[in-house]
Order: sequence, then structure tokens, then C-alpha cells
Amino acid sequence: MNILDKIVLRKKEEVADAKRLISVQDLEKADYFKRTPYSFKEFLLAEDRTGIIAEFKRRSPSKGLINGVADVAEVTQAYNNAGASALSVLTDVDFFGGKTDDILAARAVNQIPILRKDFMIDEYQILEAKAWGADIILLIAAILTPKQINDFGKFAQNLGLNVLLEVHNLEELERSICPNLDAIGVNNRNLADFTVDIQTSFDLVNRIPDEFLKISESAISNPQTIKELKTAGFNGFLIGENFMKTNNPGTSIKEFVAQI
Ligand SMILES: O=P(O)(O)OC[C@@H](O)[C@@H](O)c1c[nH]c2ccccc12
Repeated sequence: MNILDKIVLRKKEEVADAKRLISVQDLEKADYFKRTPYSFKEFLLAEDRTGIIAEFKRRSPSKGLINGVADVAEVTQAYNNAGASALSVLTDVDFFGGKTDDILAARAVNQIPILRKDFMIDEYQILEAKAWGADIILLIAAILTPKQINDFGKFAQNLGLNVLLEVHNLEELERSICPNLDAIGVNNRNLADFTVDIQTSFDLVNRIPDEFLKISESAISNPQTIKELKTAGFNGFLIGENFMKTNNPGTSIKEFVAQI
């Protein structure tokens, strides 16, 4: 079994446990459930922002521990102050060291869009994202059928959430594309075997219809790469490890932004 299969198997248990603890009715009663999410597009295309979607990630299956001490409120605020267009917060517990409370903590101190970064397999998780104050959800083509992508996309957009579809190759892109999406992300990392190649982004960018925001995800560590991805047509750049692996992710993003 590859790692992605393991994550999805465990996710099914995690979601079943969460459903037993908190009902859908209770999620819908949360204060944040009433708020209107920020527009991903508006922030990504804003002249005074960088297009960077800056990620808070403690650990990953590919790298193990990345940062065990960083504070989510402190780091996401520093990302925001450095000009991030949006924040990405991992909520997967077992494989990425995330916590539900991380989104709540980031939401409380930031007025820019927040992506709930997780492996979405059930509508319940979309309701959680809304209740926790997230603005964007991620749908990963590699683990979902085209029908699930269409249905989850519609469900999320009906709640006012923005939808980011993640693909890793042309086959996933072509089978998954549907109208109920706001953005399409090309993951430079193959989630099944962790190999990374930025070329994946350059190969797929012109296959993404212009009605969608175009995001390049993972393995970005050089400001020069942002310039090249922009020229190729990307609007957004999802960066995690490059900042999180340092002693001070907030300083790290500032130095990075100064060079783009
Ligand atoms: O830390 P990196 O290499 O900058 O990558 C960030 C982000 O793209 C990566 O964490 C990611 C992309 N897609 C995912 C899906 C699930 C979990 C994590 C991810």
C-alpha cells in the first residue's frame, strides 16, 4: 500500500470519530459558520500581495519533523505581514502533526484567506472547514472520483467556500476538471512516492483553462522560480517547508519576498 492509500484509510477513521464527537447541527451552530469567506481570487490577484500561499506545516510523511516549536498564530501573522496572499494550514493529525485548533488560532489573528489543507473525502470535513473559519478547501484528484470532485466542489461553493483542485499530471487534470472549482493547483510533489519536479508545473500550466486561478504547489525554495512560474502563467505559489524548516519562518518569508 502506498502512503496516500494509508493516509486515506486512516482519514476515514478520523472522520468517523469526529462525526461521533460533533454533530453536523453543532458545526452549523459555530460562530464562524455564519461568516462570508474571503475571495481567494481577490487576494491572489491583489497588487499589494505576493501570490504566495504560505503554509504552516509541522511535519510530513516525506520529511518527518520539520518544525516542532513554531506557534501557529505567530507564524501565520508574520506570513500575512510579509505579503502572503493566503495561508495554508495543515489539519491532518497523524501524518502532518496538525490540529483543528490551528485553523481557529490562525483565523483569530488574520484577515486573509485560509486554506484548510487536508485530505477531504467527506462533506462533513467541508462543514468543519466552514465552522473553523477557513475560506478555501482542497480537493486532491488522486484520491477522488470525478463525481466526488464535482459534488464536493458544488457543496463547498454553496457554503461560500473557495475550491482548490490539486492535480499531479495531465490525466488527473483532464478527468477532474469541472465548473465547481475556483483554482487548480499543480503539485510538483507526487504524493504516492514523494518525488518532486518543478517541471510538472511548466508542463501543465497551459492545459489549465484561463477561467481558473493557476497555482504551483510544493518544492519551491528559490525566489527566481517564482519569477519563472509567473512568466509561465501561474497566479499563486504554495510554499511550506522552505519557511517552516528555519528557526524563524516569519523572517524567512520576509527575506524570500524581498527577492521576488
Ligand atoms: O512544503 P512544500 O514542499 O513547500 O509544499 C507545500 C505544499 O504544497 C504541500 O504541503 C502539499 C501539497 N499538496 C498537499 C496535499 C496534502 C498535504 C500536503 C500537501
